[in-house]
Amino acid sequence: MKNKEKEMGVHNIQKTKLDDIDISTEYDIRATLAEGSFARILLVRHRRTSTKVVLKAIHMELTAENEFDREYHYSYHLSAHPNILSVYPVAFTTQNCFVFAQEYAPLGDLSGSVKAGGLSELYCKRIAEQLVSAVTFLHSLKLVHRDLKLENILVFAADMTLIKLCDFGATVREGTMVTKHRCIWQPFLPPEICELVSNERYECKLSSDCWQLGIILFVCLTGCPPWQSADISDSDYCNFMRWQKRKTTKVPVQFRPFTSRFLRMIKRLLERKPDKRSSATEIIKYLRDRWIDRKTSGKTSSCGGGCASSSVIELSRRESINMYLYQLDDKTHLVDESKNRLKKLLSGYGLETTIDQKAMTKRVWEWLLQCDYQTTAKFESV
Ligand SMILES: Nc1ncnc2c1ncn2[C@@H]1O[C@H](COP(=O)(O)OP(=O)(O)OP(=O)(O)O)[C@@H](O)[C@H]1O
Repeated sequence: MKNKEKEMGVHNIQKTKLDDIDISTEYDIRATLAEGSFARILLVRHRRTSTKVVLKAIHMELTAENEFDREYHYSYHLSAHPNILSVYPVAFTTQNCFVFAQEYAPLGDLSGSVKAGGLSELYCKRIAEQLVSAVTFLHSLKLVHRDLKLENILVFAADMTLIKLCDFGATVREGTMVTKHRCIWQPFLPPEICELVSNERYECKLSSDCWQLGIILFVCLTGCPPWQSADISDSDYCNFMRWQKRKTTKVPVQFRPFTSRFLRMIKRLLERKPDKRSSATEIIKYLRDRWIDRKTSGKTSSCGGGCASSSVIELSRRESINMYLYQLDDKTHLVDESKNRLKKLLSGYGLETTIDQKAMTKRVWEWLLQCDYQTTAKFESV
């Protein structure tokens, strides 16, 4: 099939015919893997075939049918790619949920693997290469993922030789007018989206995914994001911007462990103007270069560490992560109502809610704070 036809096919979202089934007669529910604000991820065994699969159950009261159709359509059509989660031709409704089946990722998502101080350079490059492949595939079909973050990258091998992108709930065709996605991960948002007022509509661009790829690589290498928010009220972001615009030659402290080649790549991915930002494929050009500078990584860690002169800046970064934790606490009430409805629904199946996604996220961030005290011995081993 020619590219153009392929592209048209993927945008032709069909209404999915959904039979209503009783989940517990067909599936044996083994565990709740995660619970977001809108969906629950269940590990189940299909009774008839004895196959282990994952069901994503999206609450009907919180998601319109056409939104479910879009997520399922894209998830299913994109899953032919080796670095995109496989989704099966199984979709149905239960009492109050839209459900579809997908393959099980035994090692969970990447946020569980990226520990304080980050992953080794080798692992980060493996992740980069596979992510670029998945995102380039999406972009070749003129689709924008819009929610690239560690939680949406599933791990199939502990040495990162196989990772897969998931969650196409926010995916739309390039150029679609949208409002800001209900994403709590402010550090991953590009500046053009950060600066929008609530409910302001904007035109979706592929370049927002490229920004998020840059942030993901930074978090994988260091264990924490470069700033809390890409706007001028954030001093870490301001320092970066001043350096990027050549108003200072001082490399921002969180970028000091990197080589000039990596800095060149990340500067272009984190370009403020979306139209000037580099494409995902450009990352490939840098995969053979060294990313961590052995000389500087020992002296200063992007997450703090030994450099006394940077302690003031590090303190402000710590504060910004603390602020983020505070915001998480503060936002909990926003999702409470939807969560309660979800709980009510799930209790209909005799399921109790045991995983609190927000509490888990908060724990991860609290733990990331510890990286301020970590040295970067791991860099030596690359
Ligand atoms: N197939 C899978 N195998 C193992 N774990 C999974 C799978 N799918 C999802 N998960 C886990 O569930 C989490 C949430 O999944 P997903 O992003 O699809 O749900 P969501 O409700 O759209 O999330 P969000 O809160 O971002 O809207 C993932 O971050 C991952 O930890």
